[in-house]
Amino acid sequence: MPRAEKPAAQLVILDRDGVINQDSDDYVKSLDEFLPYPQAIDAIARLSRAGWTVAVATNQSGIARGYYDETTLAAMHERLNALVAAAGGEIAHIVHCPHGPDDGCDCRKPLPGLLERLGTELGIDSLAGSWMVGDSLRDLEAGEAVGCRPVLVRTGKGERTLARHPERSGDDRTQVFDDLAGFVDWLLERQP
Ligand SMILES: O=P(O)(O)OC[C@@H](O)[C@H]1O[C@@H](OP(=O)(O)O)[C@@H](O)[C@@H](O)[C@@H]1O
Ligand SMILES: [Mg+2]
Ligand SMILES: [Zn+2]
Repeated sequence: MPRAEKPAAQLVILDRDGVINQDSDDYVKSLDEFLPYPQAIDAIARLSRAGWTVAVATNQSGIARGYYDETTLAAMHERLNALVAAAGGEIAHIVHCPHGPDDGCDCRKPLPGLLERLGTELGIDSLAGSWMVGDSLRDLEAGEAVGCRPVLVRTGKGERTLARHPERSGDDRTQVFDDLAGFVDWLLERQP
C-alpha cells in the first residue's frame, strides 16, 4: 500500500546532534552518550500531536571512522523513538549518512542526497516549503538545496555556527531560535 503523499509544508526535518540531543566534539559514540534534551523531546511530541510530520536527517561519520557501529546507532534511535512516544508523539522517519568526508557519497550534509532519500521514503515529491532545523551550516545548506526553510538553533554547535556566519542571524532567509522548543513554540503559534 503506497504511503499517502504528505504535503511537504507540514514537514519538519531535524538535524540530530546538537538539536535533539547534546552534541560532542568527540562524537556521540554510545547509548550512554546519547542525551536528548528534554525540551526537544517535548517539542517533537507537540509538533506531531499538532499534525506535523517530524523526521530526522543526521550525519554519522563516526561509523565510517570506526567509533561506533550501525547497531549502536539503531539503539540510540530506538531510545529516541521510545522517549517521543512516551511524550505522546512520533518521529515519522530517521535517515543517516554513515560515510566519512572522503567517501564521496551523495548523502553527507551539506549535500542534498540524505534529504532527497527522506522525501522519497516518506512519499513526498518535493520538500520545498518544509522546515530544516539544524545547529550547523551544513544542515541549513542541505535544506536550502531542496527548498527547505532553514532554521538555526543555538544549542549544540549553533552558537559556534552563528559566530562563524553572523550573516545568518540577520538575513531574512534563516530563522534563529535558542532551541528546538523555541522554534516549535513559534511555529505552532503561527498555525491556525
Ligand atoms: O549534527 P548531526 O548531523 O546529527 O551529527 C553530527 C555528528 O555526526 C558529528 O559530526 C562531526 O562532524 P564530521 O562528520 O566529523 O564532519 C562532528 O561535528 C561531531 O562533533 C558530531 O558529533
Ligand atoms: Mg548537528
Ligand atoms: Zn553518505
